[in-house]
Amino acid sequence: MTLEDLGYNLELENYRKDQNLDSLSVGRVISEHKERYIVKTPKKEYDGEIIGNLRFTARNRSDFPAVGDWVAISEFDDDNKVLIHSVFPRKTIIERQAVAKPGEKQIIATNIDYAFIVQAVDRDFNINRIERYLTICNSSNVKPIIILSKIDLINDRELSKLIDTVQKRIKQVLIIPISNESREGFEKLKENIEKGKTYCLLGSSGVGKSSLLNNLSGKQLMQTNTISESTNKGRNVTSHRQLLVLENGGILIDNPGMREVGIADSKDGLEITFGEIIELSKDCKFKDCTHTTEVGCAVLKAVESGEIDRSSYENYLKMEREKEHFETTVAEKRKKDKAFGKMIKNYKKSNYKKH
Ligand SMILES: Nc1nc2c(ncn2[C@@H]2O[C@H](COP(=O)(O)OP(=O)(O)OP(=O)(O)O)[C@@H](O)[C@H]2O)c(=O)[nH]1
Ligand SMILES: [Zn+2]
Repeated sequence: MTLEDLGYNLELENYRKDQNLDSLSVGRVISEHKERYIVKTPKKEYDGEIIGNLRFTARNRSDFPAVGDWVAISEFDDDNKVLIHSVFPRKTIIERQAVAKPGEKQIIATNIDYAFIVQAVDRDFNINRIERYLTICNSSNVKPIIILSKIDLINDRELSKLIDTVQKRIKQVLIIPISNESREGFEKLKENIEKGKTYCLLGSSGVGKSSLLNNLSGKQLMQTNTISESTNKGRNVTSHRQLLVLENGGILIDNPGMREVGIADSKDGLEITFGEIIELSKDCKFKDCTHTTEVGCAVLKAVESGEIDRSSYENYLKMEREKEHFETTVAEKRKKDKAFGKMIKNYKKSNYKKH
């Protein structure tokens, strides 16, 4: 194994030279838990600790290492320990609102090139959710690839209809349909995984992310993928590896925080209530219910009965508008394309009429 296998590249090496970090080694953070870091190098996996200076000069949490980071390290007293001296500049950052501290961002993972947005094609299929994850990708400069999972649950005709629907609304994003059961689609998926590039999985609970990970690695990683980590008190704890090198050379980041991105990522800290609304909306009479005036709207009913806080509900509607704003922003990038601009205008017009 080389550093390149972990995703290292010329840009990072140039930075290392510029910063005169030649006397230190380089590693990548593959796990983080309460300021304990596992740093991987071609040689081994180390138990990393940050040097005092890094701690004292840190302005906020973001200056601390995160999963995916490249760090300059020196070996510590015994073989398995290293000191982390500095964090290399991050190419991309996936972050969310810190749960405990509203308004503050919490880094989930860094230096991710591609995100697989996983969405199951069963009855939970939700194109808005794909767009929400797309928003995260766009705002963090991570390239999206849409994975439609569980295709064994529908027939070919239903699938091509679904793909059409997604592609019509979300243009220029690769869609790969797969089944973790039949393994259909895995050839195409593997073809699209580049050596030395870092990937992550985005998607709600139950869409098949763990199954996908296991299938990609060819191992039952989710059960067995633990590392022993010694704590300050000399106790050993096990934690999950959060960065994996796949067979065909891609690197995959999968940590607990990543699984919460997008679902709990609300500007107002009302994430739990939003989750409830999203859950409830599955019971609305109309699939395309806007939860504003419809008869048989489960959300409105819950607002009226007080089950859902009215202001939370209003915030949810705001989130929906945010999404529309995002669509418009994406559209603006293509302003030069007159035909497209015209289409958006019509879209807005028809939308305006609806309300
Ligand atoms: N039919 C079918 N079921 C699948 C497929 N992929 C996953 N499942 C099932 O869906 C359920 C959830 O799969 P997971 O892989 O645990 O989903 P996850 O996204 O990792 O869920 P979280 O760990 O909660 O985030 C399990 O019962 C899987 O067996 C698929 O392609 N087809
Ligand atoms: Zn509704």
